Amino acid sequence: MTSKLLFHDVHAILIPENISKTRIDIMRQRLTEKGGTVVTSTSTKVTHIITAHQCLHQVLGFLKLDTLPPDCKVVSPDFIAKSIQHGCLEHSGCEVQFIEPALPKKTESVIRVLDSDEELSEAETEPLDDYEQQLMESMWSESQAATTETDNEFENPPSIYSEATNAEATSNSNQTERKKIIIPEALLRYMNASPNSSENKNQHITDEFTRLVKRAETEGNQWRIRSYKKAVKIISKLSFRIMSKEDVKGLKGIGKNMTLKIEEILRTGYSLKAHTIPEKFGPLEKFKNIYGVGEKIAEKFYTIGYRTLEDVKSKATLTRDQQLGIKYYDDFLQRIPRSECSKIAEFVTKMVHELDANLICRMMGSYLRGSETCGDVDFMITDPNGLPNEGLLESIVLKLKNVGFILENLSSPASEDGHERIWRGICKLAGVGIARRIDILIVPFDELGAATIYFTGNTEFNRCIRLLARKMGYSLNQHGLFRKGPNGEKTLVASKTEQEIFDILGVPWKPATERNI
Ligand SMILES: Nc1ccn([C@H]2C[C@H](O)[C@@H](COP(=O)(O)OP(=O)(O)OP(=O)(O)O)O2)c(=O)n1
Ligand SMILES: [Mn+2]
Repeated sequence: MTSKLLFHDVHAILIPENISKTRIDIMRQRLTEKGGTVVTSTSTKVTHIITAHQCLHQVLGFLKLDTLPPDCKVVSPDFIAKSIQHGCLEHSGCEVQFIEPALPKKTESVIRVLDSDEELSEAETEPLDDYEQQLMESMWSESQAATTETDNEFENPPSIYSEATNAEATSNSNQTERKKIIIPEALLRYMNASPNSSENKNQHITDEFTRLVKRAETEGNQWRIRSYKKAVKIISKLSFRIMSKEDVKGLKGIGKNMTLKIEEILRTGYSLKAHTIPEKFGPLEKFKNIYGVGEKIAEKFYTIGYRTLEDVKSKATLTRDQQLGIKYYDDFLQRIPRSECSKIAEFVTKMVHELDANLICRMMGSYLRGSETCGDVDFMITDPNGLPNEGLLESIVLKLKNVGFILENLSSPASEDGHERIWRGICKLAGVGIARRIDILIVPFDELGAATIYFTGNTEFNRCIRLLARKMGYSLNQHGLFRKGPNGEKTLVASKTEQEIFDILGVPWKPATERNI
């Protein structure tokens, strides 16, 4: 009697998308030589589906099914190697945790581009600029290419992209303009987040790419920054460990240059470029850590010839904010422990309630999102009885100054209608030796929902949701969600609650702690 081969009971469908042909060939060979059967149709018995996808839609789309075959396990390409290694069918750690459930209900003809990490220009009411347009088009063509470039025995596997396009082409055949609503990839992750889907099997590569992002940031090269960031996202989500450049062949978002870098990292363990940081990196970082000094001014200081903080302090003409930035330089470098933020919140709330007990006070920003440490304090106040009275912010600041909590004013942005709504400054809690940055925001009760979305963040979440709004013909800011008319006029659609804004955009509401995307 001969014993059964390892894969004797395995009837597997190999989904070749996002897996190199070489790897597929090897997998097929290993599977069959150890008794397994590769099946190409779901009409016969299927025990395993082997796929690099982490999205149920894509798997079902490929199989042309509505639901998975019964008693069938969906596993990552690692399954074969790990089973061979362990001498038994190794399901644990290989079963795919899907990261994508249903399409948002309220949006019509939505086409999802999974690798869109497009960033929104700050002027969200502007039409797409050339760069954004180009990016959109390249993403569109990449996703199209990715669906047609399948060098395998399966004929024309459908995907969510081609399906959506076809559906529109047939239902709307005399309309040449396709309606494309692209949900930014990071927002998709928020919409579909599954808690255990985030193990990065290629940390050694993404670490180097993250260094390359930093390096590109010092060069100010937006294209590179975005390409490397995109590569980090794609690679960190792969369900297999990259062993050779063949493994990333045909992977959308990983072009020739990225492949070369991956190859170098695989060969040498690191990317030389990532470790040759330009000389100006150090001084620029130092300058940008001064409150009130951004990328441009830091660059200007460097060009003038400044190299140290001392140079800036003694030679540069500084604004008042920058002078305070120098004065509190070391303090501002230190993040605020959550426990201190809680004490600040309690203290400021008490002071505000001494002025008007009806006011609603809330900590926003990273604190609300649950961070253990925060860069600053974002404190929001709203009056449930309507518009806050004009002098409110001033009285609050004055009171906080008089008790010695507020140390300095910084310049604050003027609000469009002349009512000051954001106050920026520096504070220090009694008993704590470190000065902290604080923003106090007064928000009209009618705008509470929009303001809450904005000041909750994170910044990436805001970028994505504003971009989505824009693609759907709206514009979203801290005052509300507006419908854009043909002549650029804006009509308020929703602002009172987060829920109504999320509903219109077809994005599920989730608590702040899930918005760290
Ligand atoms: N360019 C910006 C700056 C801020 N915000 C929003 C999202 C942020 O979450 C919130 C608060 O801004 P902070 O700069 O205080 O950022 P966080 O509170 O998120 O992080 P930190 O801990 O660094 O303060 O305002 C934004 O949408 N776009
Ligand atoms: Mn903050």
